[in-house]
Amino acid sequence: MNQQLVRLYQLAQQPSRRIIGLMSGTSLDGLDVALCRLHGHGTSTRLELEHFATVPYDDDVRHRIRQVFAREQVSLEYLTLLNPWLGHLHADMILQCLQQWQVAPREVDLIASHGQTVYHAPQHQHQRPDFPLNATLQLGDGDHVAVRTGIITLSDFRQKHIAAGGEGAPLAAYGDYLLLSSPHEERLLLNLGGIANFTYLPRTGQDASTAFSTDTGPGNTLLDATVRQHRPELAYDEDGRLASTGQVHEGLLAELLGHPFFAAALPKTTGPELFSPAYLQQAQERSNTTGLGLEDTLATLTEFSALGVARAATQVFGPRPALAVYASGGGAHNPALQAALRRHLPNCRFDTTETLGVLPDAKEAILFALLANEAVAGQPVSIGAGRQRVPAVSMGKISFPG
Ligand SMILES: Nc1ncnc2c1ncn2[C@@H]1O[C@H](COP(=O)(O)OP(=O)(O)OP(=O)(O)O)[C@@H](O)[C@H]1O
Ligand SMILES: CC(=O)N[C@H]1[C@@H]2OC[C@@H](O2)[C@@H](O)[C@@H]1O[C@H](C)C(=O)O
Repeated sequence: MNQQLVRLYQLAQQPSRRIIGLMSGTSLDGLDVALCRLHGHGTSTRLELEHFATVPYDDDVRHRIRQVFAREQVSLEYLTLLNPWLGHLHADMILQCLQQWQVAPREVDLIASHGQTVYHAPQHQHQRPDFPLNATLQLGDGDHVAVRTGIITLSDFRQKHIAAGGEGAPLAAYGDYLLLSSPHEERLLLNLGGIANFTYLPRTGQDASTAFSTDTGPGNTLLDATVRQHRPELAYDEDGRLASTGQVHEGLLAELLGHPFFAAALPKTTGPELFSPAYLQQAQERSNTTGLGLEDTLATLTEFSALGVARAATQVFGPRPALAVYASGGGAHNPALQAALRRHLPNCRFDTTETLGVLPDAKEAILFALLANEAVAGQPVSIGAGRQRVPAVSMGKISFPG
């Protein structure tokens, strides 16, 4: 019998596993690496975060990814070359972290590698009748990660979700439910990354099929793109300082909110393919605001992101929902965005996932460690079973190092 299968079989039976979760999101800021110890599986999972780091992408890496990122037309050769290259890069970043943490690769049981999303195309977005399917593409092939690190790697988590009727995202609900649902309160876990999304968690013990996650629209993606365009020396508007000195332009805001995405049923997904600088440009042309200053544009975009979240919450929970909201992702560090959210959801109580014992910047990487743990040791995660576009499946493809 293949000894790698024997190893995997043994891993599945261990009371706990040491799993590295990886996430590199739409902001292209770097690779999040979370070394986790997971005890048990399913609703009895207990997770300890042993180490966490974001290994920054340098300008060269960002430049290479941007050659294909969210673009309709790219060089097929470039895309083919980028796939193993990113696998190597991510593997080297993991090895660098392990060295810093003084952990030998053989002491790690599994890697859960999300890969780099380069294109996300749910059907409602691509609208091509010749391809009646949802689709998404993550690069950084798992075989390359496995061979270079010597660690069994699970990757490409999103394809199974699509195959089983989902949009390939958001996958957060599955891990959020296992880790963060509470017997005492209903929760909304709000992730403010490049794209914003939230997970609704009923109380533990209540019907898990009502849990789900949905994208709500842009989080930071348009803010970052606008800052880069006007002030190339800045990566983002630190602490929302520029946005907080600007005024919201109601005409531009109305144009930004006019897209049918905001009225579509939940759960739904999106990406920078739709919420791109071109989307902003068109909204500016329609509202005669192409000359609007940087600060006012950022104030309006901050309002836009917050209203996307508020509208989705209102769609599910009715007007003025009263929920316990726990934020994560880079936007949780942006006071201007937080203030706008509080204004639009005045009856909600806001906090970050740190209060629940989960480092906000590490949450998405942890999520993939949880998914890998379920794929190896658990059952298909029964979250959302019965709800449209939230299939109850296990996710992740297995790559052996040898
Ligand atoms: N102090 C801060 N002030 C304002 N914004 C911040 C701050 N820190 C981080 N951010 C924002 O958070 C972004 C990074 O967020 P994050 O790492 O959650 O994104 P991501 O994981 O790439 O996105 P996604 O979840 O869509 O995949 C930055 O690009 C910036 O816009
Ligand atoms: C296709 C893709 O990579 N989507 C990401 C992105 O970043 C945030 C939002 O858009 C979310 O849908 C998803 O990631 C998280 C981890 C998810 O699947 O839950």
